[in-house]
Amino acid sequence: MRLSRYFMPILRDAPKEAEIVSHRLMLRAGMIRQEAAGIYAWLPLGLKVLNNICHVIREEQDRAGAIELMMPTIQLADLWRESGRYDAYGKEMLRIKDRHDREMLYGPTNEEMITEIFRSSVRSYKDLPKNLYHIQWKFRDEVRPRFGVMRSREFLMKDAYSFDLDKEAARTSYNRMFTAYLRTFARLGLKAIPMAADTGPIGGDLSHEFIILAKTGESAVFCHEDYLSFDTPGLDVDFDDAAGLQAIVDKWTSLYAATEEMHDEAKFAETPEASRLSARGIEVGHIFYFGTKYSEPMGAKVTGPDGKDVPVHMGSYGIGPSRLAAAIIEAGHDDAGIIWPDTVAPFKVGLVNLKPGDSNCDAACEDLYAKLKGQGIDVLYDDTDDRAGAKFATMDLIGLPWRLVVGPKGLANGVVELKRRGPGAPEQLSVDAALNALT
Ligand SMILES: Nc1ncnc2c1ncn2[C@@H]1O[C@H](COS(=O)(=O)NC(=O)[C@@H](N)CS)[C@@H](O)[C@H]1O
Repeated sequence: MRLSRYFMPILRDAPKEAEIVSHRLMLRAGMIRQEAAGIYAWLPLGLKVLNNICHVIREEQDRAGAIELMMPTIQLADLWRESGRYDAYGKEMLRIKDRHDREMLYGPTNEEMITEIFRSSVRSYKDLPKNLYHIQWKFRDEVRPRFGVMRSREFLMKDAYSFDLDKEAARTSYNRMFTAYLRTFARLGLKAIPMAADTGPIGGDLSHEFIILAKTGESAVFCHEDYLSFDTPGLDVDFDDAAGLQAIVDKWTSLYAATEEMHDEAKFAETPEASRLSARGIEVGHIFYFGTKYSEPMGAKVTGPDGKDVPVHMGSYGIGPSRLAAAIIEAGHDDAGIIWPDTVAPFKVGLVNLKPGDSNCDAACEDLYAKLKGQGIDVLYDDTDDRAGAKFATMDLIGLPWRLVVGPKGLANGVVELKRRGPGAPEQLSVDAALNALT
């Protein structure tokens, strides 16, 4: 993409209302723009990051056997009356009426709707287990949206829902998602720790939040620091091996870890003092087992092997892709700006022409741009006539993994400059060596 043709409204200074670093940097990098309290437009650079995050989430959900569909954002109030949550949900629910005065709502979550979809067609235990998911916008009328997209009112969520014949089978579905979450957050360059959590309005009696440690995290968390050095499950994990999955979950819940709601000082004291970690955390995922809480009142049942009808056992599994865009910045930035993991970066290379209009520089940049694109590498080519300092500052701010600089002096010596984002000095390389380093 040529920067002269792109749309990336960089801000020199962050608006004063931006309290945390990810909010400041996302505004300054032209990733998002607030349209109303807690409601954001995702500008091109931000949308590329969001799509990259969703790509990783999708791959790991599919690997774990979940099947993607897409449910609407607008739901009928009557559906929520079936589960009894319509009134219970409270002020966070955005309630609306259509032209026929029908009571509707902007979905804050989809347990009722997915249960309705399931019950409309699944009748036999032979069709189980099932895990259906979508990645869809949600609305929760947070009383105090803040920290940019970290706690917004309209936000993107991956929400998956599992259906099983009984609690034991549902536990395996839960463990599949638990394992998929460990892999997902590791691929996003994050150290996420599963913590026993409160189940809140979703319900149930088994729940874990996946927390990443960050100075600006909203919640206080307490855990054994060994979690930070645990290896996450590899590509060889067998999602059909119930015992193996349980062993992974047992390992990842073997040491103390709790959010402030669940924290037990006495229990924490059993952890050797040198290993006790108290920190701030950001909840990037939350999974629940809630049995027949929705299937019972909504009549989602299957005929079991004994010929008797039983309500299915369910769980739901959420990840916040839009929150993750901010959380990844909280976990990876420096004074110059964002440092994206390669899996999430909006472009892999920032190509900087120090002297647009100079025939050698233009020719070298066009050649590099064409060759990198030809190798499927996403390049942002700064072909503008901004000053060199401003160009470098922009590339650091938006956090691309590589910066490739072409200038007249370097070319005269047969070299271009290649730098990895983060600490470390730039290298002077031949064009071919630079291409090899990037492909
Ligand atoms: N206001 C918000 N802004 C941004 N992300 C949010 C917000 N509220 C929740 N999330 C994200 O959405 C994830 C799931 O939300 S949740 O309430 O915990 N879980 C559910 O809604 C269940 N239905 C899971 S399918 C959270 O872990 C968080 O990452």
